[in-house]
Parts: sequence; C-alpha cells; structure tokens
Amino acid sequence: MSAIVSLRGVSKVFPVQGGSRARNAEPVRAVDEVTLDIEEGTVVGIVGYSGAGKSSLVRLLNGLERPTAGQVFVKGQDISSLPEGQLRRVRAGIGMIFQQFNLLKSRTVFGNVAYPLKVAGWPKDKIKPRVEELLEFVGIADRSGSYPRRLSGGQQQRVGIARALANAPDILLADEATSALDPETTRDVLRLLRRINKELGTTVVVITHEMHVVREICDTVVMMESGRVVEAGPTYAVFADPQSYSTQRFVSTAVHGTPEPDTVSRLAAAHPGQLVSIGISEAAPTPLVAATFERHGVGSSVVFGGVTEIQNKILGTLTYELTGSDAAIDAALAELGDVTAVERQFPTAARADSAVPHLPVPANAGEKP
Ligand SMILES: Nc1ncnc2c1ncn2[C@@H]1O[C@H](COP(=O)(O)OP(=O)(O)OP(=O)(O)O)[C@@H](O)[C@H]1O
Repeated sequence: MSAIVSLRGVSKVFPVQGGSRARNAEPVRAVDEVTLDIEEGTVVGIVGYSGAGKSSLVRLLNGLERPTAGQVFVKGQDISSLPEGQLRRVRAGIGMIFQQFNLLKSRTVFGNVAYPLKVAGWPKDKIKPRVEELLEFVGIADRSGSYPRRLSGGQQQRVGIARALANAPDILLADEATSALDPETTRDVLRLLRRINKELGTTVVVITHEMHVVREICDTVVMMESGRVVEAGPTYAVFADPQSYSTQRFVSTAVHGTPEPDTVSRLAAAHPGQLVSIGISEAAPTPLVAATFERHGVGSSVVFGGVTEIQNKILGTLTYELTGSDAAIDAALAELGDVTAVERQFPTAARADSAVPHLPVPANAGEKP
C-alpha cells in the first residue's frame, strides 16, 4: 500500500481577527504540526470534538487552505505552494460531500450531477449517459427530474455523492456527511460510501464526531485534539485499546457493556455470586473466558453486557456472575487478567448499606450474547 495523501509537519495558524479587544489574543493554531499518511484505497476516519481542527485539516488536503508550515502531498505532488491554476486540477481529483448537502436548489437532480461535468468541459452527448450511470450507482435514478426540496435528506446526500463522483475522483472527502441524517438513513449512506471504496477503489476520508460511523466503515482512525493528532491506527486496535483520554471517551460512546454504578447495585441485589466484568476481544473471545472458568471449577453466567463487531472482529465487555471458592475464582481471574481487562464489580458503599430493593434486572439492561 502507498500513501495517496501525506502531511509532513503541517500547521495552519489563523491570525486573530478584530480590533483592540483581540490585541492580546493568541493566533489560533487550528492544525498543529501534523504528520500523517492516508493509504490509497482505504477508508479513514478523522475524529475529534468541535474545534479540534478536522475541517481545517480537510481544507488543507484539497488545497482550499495553504499551510502556514509543512508540506501536503497529494499523489506524490507537493500542493502546498502550487499556483491556483494547478491546484484546481488537483481539486478535480478530490470529491467532497457535506453535512448540509450543498445542492443547487434551482437545478434538478440531473442538473446538479451534470454541473461539475459541464464545468470540466465534458461534451453534451457524454454528460447524459454519465449522469444516468451515476444516479443508477447511488440508487436515485427514479428522481432524476426532481428538485432538491422534494427529496429527503438521505436522497439529497445520494445526489451530493453522485455529484462528487462525477469526475471519477481518487479521493472522496466526507465532512460530517451523515450528521444531519437519521440512524437508518445514516446506515444506508455509510453502506454506499463503503461500496464506493470497494467497487471504485476510491480513498474515502470521513470527518466525524460520531464513533459509530467510524466503527461501521473505517479501516483506520485518526484522533485530533487541539489541532494535533493524538492517536492514529487501525480501527479495531484503537477501539480495543484506546490510549488517550479523549479517544477513550469517544470509544465509550460506540462500545457499550460496562455497567454503570447504579446497574452494578441492581445486579448485585439480584445475583448473589461475585460480579466481574471481562473485556471480550480477539485476544479473549467468549469461549476462552468460559473455558478458563470451567478449568478452575468456577460457575459462570452472563448477567450484563454488550458485544459488537468492528472490522469483522468481536469487541465488548461482559459481566459474569461467578460461583465457586474464592481461591478458584481468584486463580481464574488472574489467568484472564494476563490477556484482557478484568474488573471486579461491587455495589457502591452507600447503596450496599441502604436497603437495595431486590428488583429483577430489566430485559433491556444490556445485550446478552
Ligand atoms: N478561517 C478561520 N479563521 C480563524 N479561525 C479559524 C478559521 N477556521 C477555523 N478556525 C479555528 O480553528 C479551530 C479549528 O476549527 P475547525 O473548524 O477546523 O475544527 P473542527 O474540528 O472541524 O470543528 P467542527 O467539528 O466544529 O467543525 C477552531 O478554534 C476555529 O475557531
């Protein structure tokens, strides 16, 4: 694999705007010494809180902004100092889709998709079959004559995607492309982006603050904070073992399974055995956990948890009720502790002291595998 985009020590500093009130303010380092490779043919997620610098980074990738320092290479060419005329040619190889779709209201679906082809100087007789092919590909051929206002959000984003693909870009940038869509429509659009990557070989860069988007389609993830890349790697590795505090917080929004203190108290009231939460992963799949307990003569049953799949690999946390001698349980947990996270769960002291009602655990408390 080779890098289709490379950033080397790239910074983007915005001067402070405004009059005397801003005089003592520091310039904004929107992107701060970022070095990064985006591999050709992959789907990459750029993640971070609002203001982390994601959009600024993307605008550097397609030459809409010039770096204050460092170099941006697209397909081996340093675009940091290219004259505007040549930059336009680079931009033609990069498609872009947006949260608010940015369609031309006065043109039909056909007109919106034909527009970039006209700008690129395609002959009229070639435009029609190309637009039809694109609308077919994104699944909206039946709405060719409709105006954007007549379309749902998901349909409008499909038009946006068809338009972005018109000139067969090698790179597709998706800036919060599903943030305005409902979960079902989001899934459809993500599936479409995956198909574009697989069938057309397009490199897809997804800018998002939603980890479930990353979990669904990204091969690698880049975590940004205050303009810097704080963590980057294959999606499964980052989800299974997030290093930075902000990555841990992001991951916890998409991988559930660890019970909250309230839930632990409820579980403890309903289950007299010891409660232990175990990280489930490739290194510690459920059969291995079950076999370890069995080997040590420990009875185990899952009482809470959630397991998901990322890049076709299992990941999550299950809480077990364990029964058996303390020595056997300790030995089993010590063995598991060598391969995965093991956390004994106790009801919070205040709640243990108070009379915790013996409520049954609600059916929706957590998925059981
Ligand atoms: N043109 C500009 N002039 C001055 N400051 C800017 C400009 N563009 C971005 N910034 C600042 O740079 C920082 C990074 O902004 P950016 O939009 O890149 O972050 P982001 O991660 O994309 O945020 P969001 O998710 O809210 O879009 C912010 O502090 C922002 O205010």
